[in-house]
Order: sequence, then structure tokens, then C-alpha cells
Amino acid sequence: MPSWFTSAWLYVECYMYRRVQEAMALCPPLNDHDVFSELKQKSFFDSQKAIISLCDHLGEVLNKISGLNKDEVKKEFQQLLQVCLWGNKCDLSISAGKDNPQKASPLTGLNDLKAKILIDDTEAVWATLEDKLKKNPSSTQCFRLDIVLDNAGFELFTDLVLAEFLLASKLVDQIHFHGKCMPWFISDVTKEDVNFTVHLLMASNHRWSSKLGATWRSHLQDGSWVYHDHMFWTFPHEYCSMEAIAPDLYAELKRSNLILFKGDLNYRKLTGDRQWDHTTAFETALQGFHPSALCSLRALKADLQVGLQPGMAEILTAADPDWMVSGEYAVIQFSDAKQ
Ligand SMILES: O=P(O)(O)OC[C@H]1O[C@](O)(CO)[C@@H](O)[C@@H]1O
Repeated sequence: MPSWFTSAWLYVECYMYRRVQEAMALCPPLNDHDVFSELKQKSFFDSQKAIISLCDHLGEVLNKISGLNKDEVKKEFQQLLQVCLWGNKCDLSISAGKDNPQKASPLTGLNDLKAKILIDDTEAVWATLEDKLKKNPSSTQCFRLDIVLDNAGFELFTDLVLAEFLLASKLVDQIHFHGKCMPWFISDVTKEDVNFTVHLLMASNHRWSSKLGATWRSHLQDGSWVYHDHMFWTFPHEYCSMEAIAPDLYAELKRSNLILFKGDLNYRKLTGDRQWDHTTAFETALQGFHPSALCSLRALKADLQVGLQPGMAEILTAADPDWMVSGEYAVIQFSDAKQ
């Protein structure tokens, strides 16, 4: 399939969601209604067991966080980064709107899933975070993390859990979240989804859930968490054109020390949705997009992947012809260098 075809398909997908939004805007009583909100909320409710077990885990970590040594903090970071990565499996657009909740505890299966992480640059992400501590432990200089969100429901919850851990462990000082300004790819996060998640947790009768909900509301109020929803994220453009098309957003991202891009669609836009050779360097596929150090956390759901070792794609294809689209494999792919 030529590369123009996959890019054209991305335009069609983006156009479709814009038309849904347009239809709603033309029906005044419904113009604020998110047609996908019921599905998103159901996926959150259906993941309750996993959410509660993760709340309990995070609660225990927060209780002892000031006494953890560096290795313990690193181990916890690795674990929660993987939870956040696999949260991207719970996507309503890959399941065509059908239920795709997280039923089991997200922590128990992590070891078995390690072999499915085709590229794991966790060490480079950790080094970026650690750099701040090493350089100047008592520095008042702010380390800013940005998270370009993907799906609401369980995935958003895992993003907020990682964000809480990074803030509480003082690895980062401020977190900026980027969501969508309109209902998008069925389950993508809007501001209403963030508010829904925080309010529902606050109202829970489970101790740690309500405590975390209240903490997250105060982070959003005191500015340690900031939510943005620039229109660019709902345009079909590849990210290498962001600087020209949305210079204000590019300038905002340049203020970040590290940007996490969640999910498959962000990966497609980072790499221009081209059919790159699988061994192409990530930096090459980014085509000059480099507002800051960045990392993609992505379960593979579309037919592209760069940065693999020679021969790896062939081995994967022989073992599982659907490896690029099944959502069973994932990458934690980091780039710090400008090409
Ligand atoms: O929610 P994610 O991880 O961005 O996945 C979205 C992906 O799902 C699909 O809509 C269907 O698999 C892809 O076209 C798209 O890239």
C-alpha cells in the first residue's frame, strides 16, 4: 500500500468525527452533548475492579513515598509506566465501540507482558527524569512533564496514576495534560472526561479512590496539573507540520522537559502515518518534530512501526501476521535527539 493511502485514510477518519460534531452543533439542544460519553463512562465503570486495585496500590506507595530510596522509586516508576502503556489496550475505537474494559488487576500480568514490548526505552525516560535530581537536587527550577492524552476510561485513569506518582515522588514539578476539544475517535479524552473521572473518584466510598479524587481536583485547582485542549490535536496533520500550522501549541510544548505521547493515533501522527521501513530510526520518522525530549507509549493498532532491529519485523510476521494491528504488542519509544 503506498504511503499516501494510509495518510489519506487518516484524513477520512478525522473528517468523519468532525462531521459527527457538525451534526450535533446543528441541533441546538444537543450541541454540548458528547455522543460517545455513555460508552466512555461505561468503560470506566466496567473497569472498577482494576481501578480500585490500582488506587489501593498507589495509596500504599504514597504512604511510604518519602522513605523510598532511589532504586525503589525507579522500580515503582517502571511498573506504573508499564501500567500506563498497557492502559492503551483499552480503546473503544479498536473494538468499534464494543466493551473493552480492564477486568484484572493491571499490576499482576506485567511480567508476562514484558516480552510484548518490542522497544523499551524506559531507561532513557528515567535518565531524563533523574537528570533533574542529579544536576541540582535542591533546585527550585521546575521540571515540566506534558502528557498528550489518548483514551478516557481506564487508560486516562492510568495516566493520572502515573502523574500522581511522578509529582508525589518529586521527579516532576508540574504536569500539563493535552486532550481533545471535541468528541474524537470514540473514546479520546475531553475536558468533561477528566472532570467526570475526578468527580466520580471523589464521590466513591472506597477510601483511596475518594482521597485520590480530592487530591487530583486540588492539583487542577492549584496549577500543579494543567489541562489544555488545542484544536490541532483534532486536525489530521502530521506533527512535523505543527510548528507551521499551530506555532502557539509548538511553543507551549517547547516549554516541556519531557512529553509523553499516549496511544496509536499519536504515533501515526508523530511518524507522519507513512509506511517507513521498520528499521528506520524514530528520529528520522519524526521528520524534525522535536519540541522537547519525547516518548511514545503505544499499543500497536495500525500498520506502521519504526526503530526495530533488523530482522525483527520478519520474525514477528512469521509468528503473528497481525502483530501490527492486534493491540497485543507495544512500544515505549524515546527520542531526545534532533535529526
Ligand atoms: O486510541 P488509539 O491508541 O490512539 O488508537 C486509535 C487507533 O484505532 C483505530 O481507529 C482502529 O484500530 C486506528 O485507526 C487508530 O490509529
